[in-house]
Amino acid sequence: DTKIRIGIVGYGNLGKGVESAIAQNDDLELAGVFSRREPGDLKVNSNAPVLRLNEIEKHVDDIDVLILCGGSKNDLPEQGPALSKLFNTVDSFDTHAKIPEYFEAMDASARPNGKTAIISVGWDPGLFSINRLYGESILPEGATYTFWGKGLSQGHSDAVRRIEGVKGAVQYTIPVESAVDKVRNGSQPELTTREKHTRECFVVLEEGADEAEVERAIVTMPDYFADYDTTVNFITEQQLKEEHSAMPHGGFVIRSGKTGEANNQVMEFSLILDSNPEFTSSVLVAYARAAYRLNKSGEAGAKTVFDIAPGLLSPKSAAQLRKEIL
Ligand SMILES: NC(=O)C1=CN([C@@H]2O[C@H](COP(=O)(O)OP(=O)(O)OC[C@H]3O[C@@H](n4cnc5c(N)ncnc54)[C@H](OP(=O)(O)O)[C@@H]3O)[C@@H](O)[C@H]2O)C=CC1
Ligand SMILES: N[C@@H](C[C@H]1CC(C(=O)O)=NO1)C(=O)O
Repeated sequence: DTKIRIGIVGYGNLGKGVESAIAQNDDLELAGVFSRREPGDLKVNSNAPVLRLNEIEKHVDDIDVLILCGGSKNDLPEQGPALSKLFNTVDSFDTHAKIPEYFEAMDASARPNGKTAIISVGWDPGLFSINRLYGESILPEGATYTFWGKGLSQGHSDAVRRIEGVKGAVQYTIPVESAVDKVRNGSQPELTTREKHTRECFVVLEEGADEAEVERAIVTMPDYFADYDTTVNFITEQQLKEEHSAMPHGGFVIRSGKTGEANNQVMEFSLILDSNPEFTSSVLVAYARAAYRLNKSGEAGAKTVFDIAPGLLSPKSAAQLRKEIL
């Protein structure tokens, strides 16, 4: 039977990850890679066509779902609403404070055009969000904590790279050990954002850029760094390439609560990621399958992971799932 035809928008870490994730799923095929750069400038790993993003309208009949792999800071707020008018889309929008407004914008674009747009897919937001929801729904009397890293946050790294004068950058998220210990010993501490994680950036400056100015732009950046203790290190392009090319990450969501007589009921979901982008891309690809099925069943408009029945993620039929893993 026919494969689900996927388009990639934006060929960065996520774009490359989606390309490899599609190759692991027999019911999906890569119909094209769309970029704002010149196709000739991109070295794409598969033999899929590389096309100009500004010509994507020509391909509305060749693509079932677009996976939007742009950055959340600047790309998705503009690309998401523009593309979800024409295509079913899945994206990893992760500026948490802005998710409600992004949802409204995506719904206003997708719904009137009969398109389905699943937003904020990945692990946080995404799988961690689902586990936070399970935790507070199942253990109403309790406390939820989320810890990330130590690892490379792609959203924060992208946000730093967008600053005027920055040539390259990575950002590591570091959990505060004493905070993790308090949570693990079940004392359900009150912790501010600043008490849970610190952030460390490694930045390569453009010629002539001012260190103090770039550092200030980073540490005061709303939604990304302003609520954290952040350190900024300036390094060479060589060092960035040699010492900061790996993108490991991970973390866990923990809900500790009480039920009737029992005082210490704990739910935990954790990730240990060799490659943050490749894992995130694998989540995006499973939700692209769901977007396709939802659209086929007439479910248009914006959705979050909270709205997606888990069975829709699997290539197996509902009957097979009942038989094999229920
Ligand atoms: N929800 C979640 O759990 C997660 C969400 N994310 C989100 O994914 C977003 C994308 O992350 P990531 O893929 O690492 O971002 P990248 O910086 O790798 O890519 C972002 C965009 O920049 C452009 N680009 C990439 N490489 C180059 C280059 N060498 N020269 C010029 N332009 C380039 C591409 O667009 P084009 O091809 O059009 O030029 C690409 O779509 C993050 O901002 C984050 O918000 C990431 C991980 C987890
Ligand atoms: N969206 C994050 C995924 C996780 C990692 C993270 C962080 O380190 O702050 N928050 O959420 C990413 O872009 O990597």
